[in-house]
Amino acid sequence: MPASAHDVLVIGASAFDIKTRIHTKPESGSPVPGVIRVQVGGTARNIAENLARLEMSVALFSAVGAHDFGPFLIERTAQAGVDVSQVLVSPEFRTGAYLAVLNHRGEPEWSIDDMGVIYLLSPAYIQERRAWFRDARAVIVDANLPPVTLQAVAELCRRHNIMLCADPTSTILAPRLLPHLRDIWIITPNVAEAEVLCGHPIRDDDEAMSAARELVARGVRMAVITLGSEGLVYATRRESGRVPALGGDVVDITGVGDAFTAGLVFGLLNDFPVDEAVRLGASAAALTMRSTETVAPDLSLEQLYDHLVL
Ligand SMILES: Nc1ncnc2c1ncn2[C@@H]1O[C@H](COP(=O)(O)OP(=O)(O)OP(=O)(O)O)[C@@H](O)[C@H]1O
Ligand SMILES: O=c1[nH]cc([C@@H]2O[C@H](CO)[C@@H](O)[C@H]2O)c(=O)[nH]1
Repeated sequence: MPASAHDVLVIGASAFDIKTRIHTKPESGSPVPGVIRVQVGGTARNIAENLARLEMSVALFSAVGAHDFGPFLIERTAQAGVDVSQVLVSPEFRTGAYLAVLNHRGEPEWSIDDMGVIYLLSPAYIQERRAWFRDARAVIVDANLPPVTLQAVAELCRRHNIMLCADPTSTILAPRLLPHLRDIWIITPNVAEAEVLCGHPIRDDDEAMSAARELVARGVRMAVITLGSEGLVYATRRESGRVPALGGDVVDITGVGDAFTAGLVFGLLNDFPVDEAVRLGASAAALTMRSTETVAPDLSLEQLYDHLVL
């Protein structure tokens, strides 16, 4: 299979997000009025779209169903500038989906994932595309990937000495990253995911900082623990720091973590110092929380720099 040279390969889920907002809780099976939005999502796909909007050359390795919203999802992703040529389109599987009920602060009260199609991304799928890894400067995975596939990606990144960035995606999926901490260069858990990774509670900023350092001691080169409206803490082998969240109205929090990861990787690949790369991530996250969409449609380099607070 001929490979194309891209700066970044993003490997993991594509999904459609069904987000609902209700003003009164349903008491019985009867419907209550609310707002229902169907949008493009999936952690890896979101990160790839954010990176393309930041003018990075990026390819998505993912899988969708053929007979539902899958082809639409791929088309929208391609329109944003992502190379989608390697996305599998399966006639047998449903496209991944994420259903969230958001509260008045735009945060999920509860959510459901249906990501079975991801099992098509087997180690064989990765091996067939190993030539794509040769020219990549960074590979980003989400933890939707099956454990054996994460293993195959980690091995290829180690062999080619490629920056491997991992998004833990959810508390249920985060433990899949534990066997690979030594191969992961950058990990970006939120507090709940960091608690699962570290195996103990994180009660305040200081404990979050200790947890970031703990992840570095266990093998990652950089750990960023995002703290929602409190911002984030980060640690590398040489430095550590805290960055406050940027202000602004929160419309919908979905996808802020994915935007953060994209902004951070963009910064590091463009040789920004660690502290500034982290702030670029926070800037991308702030732009995203102001949009009803999972990926801010107006994200651009200009917007990113405009919102950057140094
Ligand atoms: N309510 C908020 N107000 C301001 N900034 C926020 C808020 N929530 C998140 N952010 C920004 O987004 C970053 C990532 O947020 P968070 O810790 O919620 O990630 P996450 O849980 O991975 O997100 P998601 O899973 O919804 O994509 C934070 O470090 C902060 O910069
Ligand atoms: O298990 C999963 N839940 C949610 C997501 C995605 O997270 C995104 C928000 O960060 C959202 O787009 C959803 O599809 C996923 O990829 N896997």
